[in-house]
Amino acid sequence: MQVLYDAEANYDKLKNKTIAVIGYGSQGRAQSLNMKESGLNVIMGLREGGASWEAAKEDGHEVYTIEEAAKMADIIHVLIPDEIQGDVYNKQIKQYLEEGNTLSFSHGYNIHFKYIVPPKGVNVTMVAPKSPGKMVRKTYEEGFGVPGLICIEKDETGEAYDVALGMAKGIGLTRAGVIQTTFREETETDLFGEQAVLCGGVTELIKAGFETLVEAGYAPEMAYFETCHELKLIVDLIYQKGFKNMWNDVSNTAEYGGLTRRERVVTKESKEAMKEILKEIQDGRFTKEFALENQAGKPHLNSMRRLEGELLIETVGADLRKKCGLEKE
Ligand SMILES: NC(=O)C1=CN([C@@H]2O[C@H](COP(=O)(O)OP(=O)(O)OC[C@H]3O[C@@H](n4cnc5c(N)ncnc54)[C@H](OP(=O)(O)O)[C@@H]3O)[C@@H](O)[C@H]2O)C=CC1
Ligand SMILES: CC[C@](O)(C(C)=O)C(=O)O
Ligand SMILES: [Mg+2]
Ligand SMILES: [Mg+2]
Repeated sequence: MQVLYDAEANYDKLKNKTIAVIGYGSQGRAQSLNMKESGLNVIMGLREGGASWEAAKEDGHEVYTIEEAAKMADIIHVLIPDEIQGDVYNKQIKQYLEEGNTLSFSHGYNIHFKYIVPPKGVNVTMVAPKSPGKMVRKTYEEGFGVPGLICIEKDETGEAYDVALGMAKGIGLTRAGVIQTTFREETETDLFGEQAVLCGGVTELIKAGFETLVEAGYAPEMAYFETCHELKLIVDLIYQKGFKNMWNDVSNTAEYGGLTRRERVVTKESKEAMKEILKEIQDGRFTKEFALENQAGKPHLNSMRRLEGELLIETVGADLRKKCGLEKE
């Protein structure tokens, strides 16, 4: 598989184009600031009265309403929450799209599951950082970047690939490596990754480890250092040098114990569950469930958020992070 780096990307097809970034949250802030500092013509499309409006102005952006920005731009890059994109697109963007414009996303959810159906004559592209927004910005400021994906759903002008790759370069993604894929693949793998491994899987693993130690009588602070804080330090080794070098850096005791015990923790049943989770994503069951949850006003998500905030690991962790200056009050 070809991985694209800075040398393969340029800004030629973006020079005379205006990019309207819709949304100034996790990805919107990071991507718009990176693209602007890379020399691209970026404006913001935001809702008046929201917190983002003032924040974007303070960061030096030209800020317009979503409708104004959509009208002015050649490229409309939609970076608001997935569950509201369809509604905002239908009410505030669709009518301003012109032939030759590009509608761009950082996740394929709404295009792949057809909550958004763009008109003929409009390119449909994706530039998806494989990273939380904060790290998109931080790594860019450090002179590096995070990896990403680009996808071309519709190329009506013959320029869609160059536009998407140029944006990826502007965001800093080609510094770390960019892969071209499809909206379907990005959507399914991204949803799977965040549910089974990156967000869902990891928090459950940490929680189970923490609770096992606390229930056995060990101090919660010690359990936190062992099962949560040190996880980042171990993952950093894997991130930098792979499994083999991580095993090399930890003790032989850890290596032997880890290799002989890990399949008792993440079992064959866990892998079967992962396969079932992937199926629910592929056949649209997850998307339907999430749509119903949103229509009902997110009751289940809100109650899970409350319960998550009440976990002992959260209160102990917040206290420890504050004491050592990791988390500001
Ligand atoms: N979070 C991440 O790190 C990643 C996200 N993505 C994708 O990027 C996209 C954006 O996600 P993310 O950055 O998390 O989004 P956020 O939740 O951070 O988006 C917040 C922004 O959306 C605006 N917004 C919220 N509701 C509305 C509304 N009804 N009308 C207009 N504006 C609204 C907010 O404005 P206000 O301040 O006015 O409320 C704010 O500017 C999604 O497609 C997501 O899947 C992809 C990779 C990683
Ligand atoms: C892992 C979660 C993510 O997919 C991301 C940061 O890449 C998201 O949707 O936020
Ligand atoms: Mg992701
Ligand atoms: Mg995601």
